[in-house]
Amino acid sequence: MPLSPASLVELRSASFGYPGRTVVTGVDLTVRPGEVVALLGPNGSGKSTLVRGLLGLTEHQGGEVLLLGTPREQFHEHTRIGYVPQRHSLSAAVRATVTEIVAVGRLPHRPWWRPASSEDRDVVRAAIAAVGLADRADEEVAALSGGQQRRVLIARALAGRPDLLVMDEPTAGVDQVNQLALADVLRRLAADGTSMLVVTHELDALSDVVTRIVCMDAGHLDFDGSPAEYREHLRAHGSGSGHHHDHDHPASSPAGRRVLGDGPLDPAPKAPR
Ligand SMILES: Nc1ncnc2c1ncn2[C@@H]1O[C@H](COP(=O)(O)OP(=O)(O)OP(=O)(O)O)[C@@H](O)[C@H]1O
Repeated sequence: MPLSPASLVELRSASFGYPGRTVVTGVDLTVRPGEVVALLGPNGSGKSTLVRGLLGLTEHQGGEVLLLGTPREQFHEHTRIGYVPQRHSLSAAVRATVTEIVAVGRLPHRPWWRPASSEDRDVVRAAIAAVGLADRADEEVAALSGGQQRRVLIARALAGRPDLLVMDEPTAGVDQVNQLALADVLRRLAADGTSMLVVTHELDALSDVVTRIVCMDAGHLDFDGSPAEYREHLRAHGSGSGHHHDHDHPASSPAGRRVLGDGPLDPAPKAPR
């Protein structure tokens, strides 16, 4: 078992984007073991570009990216960072059971010719249980709802036994019952000590899980602190200034417009900086 690194992700003045276009600039961010970091920000501010960038899925255009202490270009232990992409569900054409899909998460852990060991099977079973789908393990994924499929994808990432789970809006686009179920899953994972970086618009649902909040606006980070500091930050800026990072999805939060149960959070137009 590798030693636990001091940081899971370390970005120093990092920039990411697409060919001919820089979207995220000069980001400094460290995610440490045990942290559950929520990444907030308006639509198009660059959240997905950032998380995909640290995974090597968008262009790294400047600064440094360290994963578990290793520069990203030299980092090859890809299963140590699990990724659940945005708005991803499984195609209706996929004819596979929950267990079969989740077992895919174990594949990088063994040579292709070696059959699954009993340990592999135990890890898969535990991952399915962790997302609350133990009773659906033998069902075809096509029979599950979108929110349940999202949980299957989280389980697939967990089956890789990652040091860090990166999730891009895990609760978006699913109904409220499934949002609550997903929040429960994240709560359980956090209680088990799983480190997470979660892009979200539904901070309310995760308020008791998150240990740190990072806000992105127009491609740069403009807040990084504890939930208590975030509340203070919102108070200091006041809802009147529109310094509210979630205003693009006012209706998507099941608990209305509160954030962390305590903020003056009626969305208002964004103030010029
Ligand atoms: N493949 C791409 N090629 C070029 N530009 C892109 C590409 N994907 C995204 N962008 C642009 O990058 C900017 C940031 O998008 P990104 O998806 O990172 O924002 P976001 O904060 O995750 O938004 P959302 O909350 O809507 O998911 C947007 O202007 C978007 O148009």
